[in-house]
Amino acid sequence: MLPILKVPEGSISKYVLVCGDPARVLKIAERLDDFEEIGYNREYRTVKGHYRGVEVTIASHGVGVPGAALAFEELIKGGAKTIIRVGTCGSLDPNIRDGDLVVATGAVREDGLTDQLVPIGYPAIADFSVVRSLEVALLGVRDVNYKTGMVLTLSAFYPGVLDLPLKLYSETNVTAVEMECSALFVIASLRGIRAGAILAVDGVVIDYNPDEYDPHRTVVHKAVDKAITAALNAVVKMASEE
Ligand SMILES: O=P(O)(O)O[C@H]1O[C@H](CO)[C@@H](O)[C@H]1O
Ligand SMILES: O=c1cc[nH]c(=O)[nH]1
Repeated sequence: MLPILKVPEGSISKYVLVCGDPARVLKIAERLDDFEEIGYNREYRTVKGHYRGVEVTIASHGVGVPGAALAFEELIKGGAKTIIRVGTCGSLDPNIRDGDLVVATGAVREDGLTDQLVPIGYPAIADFSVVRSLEVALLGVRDVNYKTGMVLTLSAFYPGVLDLPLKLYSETNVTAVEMECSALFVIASLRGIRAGAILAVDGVVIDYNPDEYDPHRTVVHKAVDKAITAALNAVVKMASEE
């Protein structure tokens, strides 16, 4: 038994979609041809099913890198070979707005965890074939505006007495901020599996005002739906290329 996910060893599919929110796991699972819940411990809900004949596991990792890293490690231990994060993000690019999507090529490691795993010079990069498959899948999604680029993974969400470095990374052409991709990309690279991410924008946060954060709007739900469609179709494409 994997102790944090509380699922049997060897029960994880080769293809895995992950997200922060356990409720989103069900939202994704409802798109599958069939599914069953195989575990639900803490914030970690895990279901397994099939999409167009490809076995896929959907799992939640909660908010923030330390908890998510546990999930990524156990998913890999359990059999994952390709992990795609289907998440939300704040835009750091004035041209990428609420309801748009971001495909991550890599992540800035402002996460406070991965420097305890490997020196900071080690890059947090998405797998090229996952990025390419997501982009190809997006060609089949209607009414979508997306950008492929770097994201910032930050552990702080609400600022303290220090400012969050959002303007700084916006000025270095980082496209969006979120809270788990760097750990996913570093751990995937260390363990020799593929990873990528597709993220729905829930606000432009260059001049960050956390009081304006509202991921519960229709425009965000619609973008998450598009991200799910692209991620599932990317899985089918990658499986067909094996
Ligand atoms: O929508 P998810 O996948 O949770 O992703 C984003 O949303 C959470 C913040 O509210 C963080 O987990 C961040 O990375
Ligand atoms: O980390 C996150 C996730 C979504 N939106 C944000 O502004 N930040």
